[in-house]
Amino acid sequence: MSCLFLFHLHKTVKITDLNGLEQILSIGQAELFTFIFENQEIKNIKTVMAVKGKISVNTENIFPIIKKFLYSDHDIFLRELVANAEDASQKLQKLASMGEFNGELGDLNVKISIDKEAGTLTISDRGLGMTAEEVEKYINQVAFSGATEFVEKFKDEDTSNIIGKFGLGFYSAFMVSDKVEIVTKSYKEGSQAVKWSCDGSIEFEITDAERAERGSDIILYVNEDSKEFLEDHRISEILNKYCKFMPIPVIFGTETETIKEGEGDDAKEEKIEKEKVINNTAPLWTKDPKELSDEDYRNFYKELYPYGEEPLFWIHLNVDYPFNLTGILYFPKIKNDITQHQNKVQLYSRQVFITDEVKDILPEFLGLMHGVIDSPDIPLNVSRSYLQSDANVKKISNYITRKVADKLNSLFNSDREGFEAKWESIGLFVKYGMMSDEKFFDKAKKFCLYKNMDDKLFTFDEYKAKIEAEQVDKDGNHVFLYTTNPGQQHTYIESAKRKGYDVLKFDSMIDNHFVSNVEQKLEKVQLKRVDADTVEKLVEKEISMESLLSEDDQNKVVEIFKKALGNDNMDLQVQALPAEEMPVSIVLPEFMRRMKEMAEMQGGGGMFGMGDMPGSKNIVINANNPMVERILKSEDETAQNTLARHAYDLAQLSQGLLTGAELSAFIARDLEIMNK
Ligand SMILES: Nc1ncnc2c1ncn2[C@@H]1O[C@H](COP(=O)(O)OP(=O)(O)OP(=O)(O)O)[C@@H](O)[C@H]1O
Repeated sequence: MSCLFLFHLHKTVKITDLNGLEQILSIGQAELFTFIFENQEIKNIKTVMAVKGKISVNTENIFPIIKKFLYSDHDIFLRELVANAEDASQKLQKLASMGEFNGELGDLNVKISIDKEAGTLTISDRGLGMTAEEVEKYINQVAFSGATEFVEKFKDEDTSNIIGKFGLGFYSAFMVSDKVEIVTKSYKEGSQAVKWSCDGSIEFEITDAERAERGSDIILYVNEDSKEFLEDHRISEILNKYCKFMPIPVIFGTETETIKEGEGDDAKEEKIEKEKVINNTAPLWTKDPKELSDEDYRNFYKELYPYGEEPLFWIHLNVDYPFNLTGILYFPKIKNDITQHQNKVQLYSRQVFITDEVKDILPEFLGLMHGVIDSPDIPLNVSRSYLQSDANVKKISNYITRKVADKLNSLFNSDREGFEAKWESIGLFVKYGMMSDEKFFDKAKKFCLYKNMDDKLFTFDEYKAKIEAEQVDKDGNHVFLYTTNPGQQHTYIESAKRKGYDVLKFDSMIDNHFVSNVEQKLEKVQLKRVDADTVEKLVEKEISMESLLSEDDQNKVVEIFKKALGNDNMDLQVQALPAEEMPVSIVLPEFMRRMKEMAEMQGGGGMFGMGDMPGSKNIVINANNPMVERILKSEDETAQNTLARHAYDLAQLSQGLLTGAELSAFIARDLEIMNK
């Protein structure tokens, strides 16, 4: 202000002080002043053909820093410039709708053109345009200070994290250009077209220019390192990534259209070249769900993922309070390899693509969904850690989680059969969600399904009721028995079934984690793999089975087995089990097995080779099996040893533990027994 005051006194303005000049021009007092530029007096600023100046006197040169971004997401410069052109077009539309612009709107569009010879890439629009004063204000001041702020804030950060998320604005053009020109003419009546030009130093030039129609051309003189941006395919690729759903048509290149004329023999086909619009200006998420059919949603999915399989279902999101968000989330057919499904949700801000890395915005399990989220309320200009704790982002993420749970719940309630048919894909997602989000857990508990060996699906409550009669232990716990591998655990499953127990299938890759997670959250429910104990102990009851062997005989049996197996330190137990159960079984106690699996998952076998730890594998001899009695009573020591060894190997076999030399010996022994 003091500076301007000085100018007023002397009635002289030096054209290095653009703020002062701007204020004088805006109050329409230019005639009262003498303007000095490079020590020469300029009579009337309004008739000056060329104004030269400095973008800002006090700012260090930001251009080298902008250029440094070249090595990260440099293609965003085009998004920024096309988005500006779209903005300028939409603003004019708005003015027209408010009656503040009465001229001919015509077809608003944004055109991208390449001139290889001149080495230029041009973005043209038919929007608002700018007067000289506006160029001065918006380009030299607003945009420049925005860019300076951006550079200041992020110059020491890893730019690959941020630049794709939000733009540096107009000045990102300098990432790929030696020189940038703006030729623009305002929509305001009687406006003079102007040309702004800047060669990447902090000096710019504004001159009068020729331009018949309102709007702006942004002309980039593409630099030596960025020649790729003069290639059609590269520009197509970038437009397709960032501008595919922008609201005003974006034209790039041409396409051939075949026009049919006449009927029958007179039919003629004519091929014409026409401008190619690369975007869908009214993507599905911007429309009213009431007006859309399933077919529309499926087609849009194809537009997003041309090679994807049909989605299972979708959710149309639409909120305007307390934050603004629209979008469509699709539920894909999820295969076991969930990594294939990550990073498929695209984030837009007012139809401008921002990123497909949404992991800071959506809870991880929702990242398995596909589709689009569009929200201007997601703050894009902040660092990742801040984003996660941002209140709006939290609200958005809670809202989406709730919507997804509600949708699943309504599908479950309205079409249980259809829901069950999709369960294989949905299940993985639901379990993932239940494990990672408490609120989702509470909702999903009602529709999470458990599949048993007969391939029937039950909710948690239904299943509890189903097993009520047989599978409640002496402490009142409902014991859910499960198998992780029906083929391998077949013997154990059969034992459980003989006992009248039901067995669940937990054979997807997520089930391992799900089992312990769900158990912690459910009261009075225990989950046990079928081979976690002998069938008599899987569900512990008050009354246990009676043993046919006296205590003395039991000790003798143990000694016989130790000898036959050549291992004195073996931990052998004798238990009374039904006669038809195996003579020997190997069980893997639930807790120890889970520990081992966890250790393996975290890499290697953990601190102690858990496989060999005492208690990780129990060998149980069935006191009531006739073969055990035969072994005990056998008078021929060799035959006794052979039988005991064989009974043990059968146990190993049913647990999938019989391999190598032991397996060969078992086969040889078996043949010998059969040949006797
Ligand atoms: N094609 C254009 N037509 C009319 N005005 C434009 C055009 N391009 C830029 N401008 C003006 O220049 C200003 C600065 O542009 P810039 O891209 O740097 O920032 P922004 O678009 O306001 O914000 P940001 O890009 O950071 O979201 C715009 O706000 C607009 O007023």
